[in-house]
Amino acid sequence: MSNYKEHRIAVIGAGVMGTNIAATAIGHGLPVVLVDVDEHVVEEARTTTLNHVRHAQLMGALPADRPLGTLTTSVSVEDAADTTAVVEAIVESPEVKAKLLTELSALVAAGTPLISNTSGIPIDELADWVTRPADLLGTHFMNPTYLIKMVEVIRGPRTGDAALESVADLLTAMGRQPVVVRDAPGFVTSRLLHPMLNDAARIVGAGTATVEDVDALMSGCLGHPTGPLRTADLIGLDNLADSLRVLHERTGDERCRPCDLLLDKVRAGHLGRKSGRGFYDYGKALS
Ligand SMILES: NC(=O)c1ccc[n+]([C@@H]2O[C@H](COP(=O)([O-])OP(=O)(O)OC[C@H]3O[C@@H](n4cnc5c(N)ncnc54)[C@H](O)[C@@H]3O)[C@@H](O)[C@H]2O)c1
Repeated sequence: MSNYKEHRIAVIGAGVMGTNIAATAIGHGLPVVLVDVDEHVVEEARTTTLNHVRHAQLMGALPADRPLGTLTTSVSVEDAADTTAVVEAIVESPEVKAKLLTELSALVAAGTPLISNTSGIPIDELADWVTRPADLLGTHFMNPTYLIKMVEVIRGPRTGDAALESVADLLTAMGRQPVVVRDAPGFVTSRLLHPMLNDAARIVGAGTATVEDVDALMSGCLGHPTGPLRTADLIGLDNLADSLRVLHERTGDERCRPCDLLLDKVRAGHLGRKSGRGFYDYGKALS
């Protein structure tokens, strides 16, 4: 049985997913060090994370019998050194992730799992950048992390049993339910979801239907919980475009080439909920 008191994690990247993952961990009693390179992001990160915790509490998604874990925010990756696992949740760029993982690999003790929250970069590609590939694996936490219990866990060909077991124990301590899959671009969930979101945007761009009608049809006829374009806004349109590029470059699947409407929105700074406007207008930036 997992003991939450044995875990102390660092989360690198305090954007949409970093704050979600941190909130889920502290909500289950685990101490978290949350790091970002951007000072402004770090300043906001505590409030955003605690807002997620409050939302999770209101939804009854946290255990009532555990005190909240402590939250430490920092601009220095060095503060991840003394932790039992490190979750990387920075931008979906293979180059930027490779640089960070090399740095982390030199920083943490051997046997400390290095976890990438990539949406689709194969774990074995990232494993080339760490000194101990056996310690590296992927966890594809969903958004909002504290409400979606299931987590796709990606075992790379070089991931070791010890890292896998240790991360399964960590996820259980965080109240999550792991499902382990093999390594591939986009794994299971992004490989299925992201081309569909891109197609939804393409349909709007072609003038076939409005944003609202695409979402209404996908939700009313096909049971999608929010509609694909609301989901795209929740993910962040910059992150969606980056993830699609990763998929397109590695699979050659033309459905994964980011469509013009999506790229136009990213260029205009309309990134979805996090910027206050994407396919929908939210009036202000929402976490
Ligand atoms: N947004 C989603 O719904 C979602 C869901 C599952 C997985 N993911 C994946 O999670 C990861 C994070 O996505 P996000 O949506 O939170 O992105 P985001 O753009 O909201 O946040 C990324 C953060 O990383 C920071 N950063 C960049 N380089 C850094 C570095 N070297 N060290 C520390 N911080 C750094 C940025 O300042 C930014 O605050 C990506 O790999 C993404 O594909 C996203």
